[in-house]
Amino acid sequence: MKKIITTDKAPAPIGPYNQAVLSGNTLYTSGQIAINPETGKLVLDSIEAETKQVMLNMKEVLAAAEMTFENVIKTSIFISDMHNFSKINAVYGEYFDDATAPARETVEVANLPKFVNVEISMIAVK
Ligand SMILES: CC(=[NH2+])C(=O)[O-]
Repeated sequence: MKKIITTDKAPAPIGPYNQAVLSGNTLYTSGQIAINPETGKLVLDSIEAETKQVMLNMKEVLAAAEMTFENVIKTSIFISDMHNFSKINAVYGEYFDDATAPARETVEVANLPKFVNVEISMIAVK
């Protein structure tokens, strides 16, 4: 059984997908980009601000499934410029304890939706 997870505290999908899908105890989130759900506008002031908005959005998606970052076992980070790796890590790292941080990959890609600089998806388990 799959359960669709939605919340208006995170941006609405910008395509034919849901914010997250729960299958059993496992939550698969869609990639979040830095859309502020209150304004509907992209937060692109800096890579740090952009990454923070992505993580805030993800926090709300997890909360909609009654989870937190502590439930996350795997993340995928897609970035437009590997030169931003350290700055993204600095913000991302605020949300996880190093000792229990999820598995992860970080991949530079040619383009991302709405030409943002970072998109993150997660897998979490209850
Ligand atoms: C932003 C996003 N998750 C998508 O697939 O376009």
